[in-house]
Amino acid sequence: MSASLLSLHAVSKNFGGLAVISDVSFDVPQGSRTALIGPNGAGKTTIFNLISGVFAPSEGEIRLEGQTIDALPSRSRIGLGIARSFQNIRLMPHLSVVENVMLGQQSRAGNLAGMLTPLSLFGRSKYRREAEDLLESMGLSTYPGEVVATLPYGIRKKIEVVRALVAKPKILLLDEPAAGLNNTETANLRDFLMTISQSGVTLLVVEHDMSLVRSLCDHAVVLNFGRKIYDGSTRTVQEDPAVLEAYLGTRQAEKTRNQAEADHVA
Ligand SMILES: Nc1ncnc2c1ncn2[C@@H]1O[C@H](COP(=O)(O)OP(=O)(O)OP(=O)(O)O)[C@@H](O)[C@H]1O
Repeated sequence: MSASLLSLHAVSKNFGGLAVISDVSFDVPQGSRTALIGPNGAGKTTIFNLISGVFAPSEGEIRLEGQTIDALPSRSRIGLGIARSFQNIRLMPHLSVVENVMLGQQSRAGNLAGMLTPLSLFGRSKYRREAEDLLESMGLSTYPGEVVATLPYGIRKKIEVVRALVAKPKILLLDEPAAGLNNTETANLRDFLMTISQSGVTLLVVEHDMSLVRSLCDHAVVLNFGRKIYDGSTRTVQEDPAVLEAYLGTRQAEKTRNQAEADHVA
């Protein structure tokens, strides 16, 4: 496996007396498409919040390219190459596609005013050109001037991802990118994410749709009740006894295993 881009070392997070993440360690290999999965409440979003700097770990350490990032604010982490796109689309519906993508440039422009001033003074600023070029390179050039609210949900999801890409991330954290999409839109999004991966961006994806996880991701980390229960290939994740038990409960997991063995014998 290739070198680790991002790594968690014995990370724990407590809220009050409640241990939400307990002693979790894993590597996200450079160039990988890693899935972070687990039942509801397992701690996936909390891990994203720890990586992106919303919270600090109670214990342990998070490293990007070997450097500890725990003391850095979110903005500095974006500058270092960690970008995030959220489960619920947080686009500005009444702005155009290009303007929404330009909002993702804030971290590089210094502040919002610094980015919007050249926009209003010169119309087609450097930031606008970059946003347009990025949209075109991602196959979304027919949408730049359109108001986001008028676009299909599947397209809006892609624009959300493109907005995260303007920061030129090394790693992109995607929180349930396929939520609310139909099968065709999900397949389309998968190809889109694959293109982003092939451009050299490492992906860390929280996703409940296991067929998307299997077809997109090469590596999976599974959490249950804030603990890591699996770390390996996506090919074998759904056969793992601990994973089956976490998702289905012990009795159902046994039944599924027995059925799989019976099918194997037959
Ligand atoms: N700020 C907080 N304060 C207290 N408890 C929290 C906080 N954030 C999350 N939790 C708790 O931590 C646990 C893990 O939540 P988290 O949202 O990380 O899970 P998840 O795996 O992302 O779940 P889902 O798949 O439902 O989105 C839950 O029990 C949740 O209630």
